[in-house]
Amino acid sequence: MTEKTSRASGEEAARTSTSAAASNAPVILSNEAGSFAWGVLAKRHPALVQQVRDAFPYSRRQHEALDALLDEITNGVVEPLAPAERDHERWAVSGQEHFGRSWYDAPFLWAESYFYRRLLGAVGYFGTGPWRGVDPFAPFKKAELGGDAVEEELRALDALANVPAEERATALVQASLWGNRADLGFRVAAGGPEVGDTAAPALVADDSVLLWQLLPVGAGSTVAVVADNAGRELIPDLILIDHLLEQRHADRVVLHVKPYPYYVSDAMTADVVDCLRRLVEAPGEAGRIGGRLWKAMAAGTLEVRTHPFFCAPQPYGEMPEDLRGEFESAALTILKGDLNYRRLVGDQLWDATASFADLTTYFPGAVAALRTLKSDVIVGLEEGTLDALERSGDAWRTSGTHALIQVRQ
Ligand SMILES: O=P(O)(O)OC[C@@]1(O)O[C@H](CO)[C@@H](O)[C@@H]1O
Repeated sequence: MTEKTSRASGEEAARTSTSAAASNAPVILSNEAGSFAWGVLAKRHPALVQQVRDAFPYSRRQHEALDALLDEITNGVVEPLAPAERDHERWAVSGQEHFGRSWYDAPFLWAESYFYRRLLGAVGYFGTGPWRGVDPFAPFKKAELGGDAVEEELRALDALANVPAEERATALVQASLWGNRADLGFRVAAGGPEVGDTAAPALVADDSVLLWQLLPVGAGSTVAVVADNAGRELIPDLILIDHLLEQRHADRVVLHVKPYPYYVSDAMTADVVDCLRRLVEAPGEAGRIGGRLWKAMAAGTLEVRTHPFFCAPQPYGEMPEDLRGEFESAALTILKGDLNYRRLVGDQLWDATASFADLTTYFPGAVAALRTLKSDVIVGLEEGTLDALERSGDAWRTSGTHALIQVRQ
């Protein structure tokens, strides 16, 4: 990675992304019965409509809108947003090839993203009425944050308080990484594994040494963290952020969150607040960490930001200039989770040994992906690792039992 390419201009980036799109790695669709993507549309989305419906005392109008959405995603074709919707134009452009056709024939990334937009529309999230801004996934997030697992994880921090910084750093990266497995969307469909009910977890790629090399103590860096899920993932992310600030691996951390509810458990500002409150109210080390983070928010050394592109159906290769600028000014951007990974390398069926560095050349500045494997997309594996995974006979790409830390400087 040369200095020139890591600082690629918008135009260069667009070219790189176009050439990636023009590669012969097929874009993932959902039209192959039995495939992972097909299962998400055929099973996970209808189950989610039902779960949301059951979680709120919705009005007749909302139930009718959910009925219509369910019918459309199971028997119908993709319908556009109503012209009065404020983001009608944006979706009209990205969806023009998909409207009037089967949901299953659209790119998986686009279809999922649009499904969440439509689900929010059905419950009046963007409307002018009383349900405006009511997060349909909030009950699920709240239950998780108040559960025993979080309690135990916070208590376990006391044991880490006095271990040497390097050991603590490794443990905190692992916690943030595996926190990604606790993804509520992932558990919607029957058959998704519960955290902790599978064989020993395994890292299929581990560039953590490089990650720490990019964050030397006292360099005065800004680190960008693009969050994924709230609750059991965001709590360890926040604890890692506290470590970066406390140990002076970063002078400032910008935490990027979603502008609206997405993929069930994705974090928004309200979820950051809930997690910080959960930490502050905890006893022991967790409470101390929460207190420091609360102050860091006030001091501006921790800043929460959002951008519409975080809920967009395109890969990061198509990110707008203002977001490029954000990432460009960071010493390192840490992208959490599976969806961010799909958007980073492209939601395509790549050769699993294709170079992670090559596919992320367009990204402005150094980038790290911390992700448990929950979809078909994977790159950057060593031949030997790939062989062993294939021989295992496990659904290693999609079951969340494996994880990776991949870094491009
Ligand atoms: O980004 P996350 O939270 O790690 O994962 C999102 C996810 O569960 O949603 C998709 C299915 O709906 C999958 O591609 C992916 O595994």
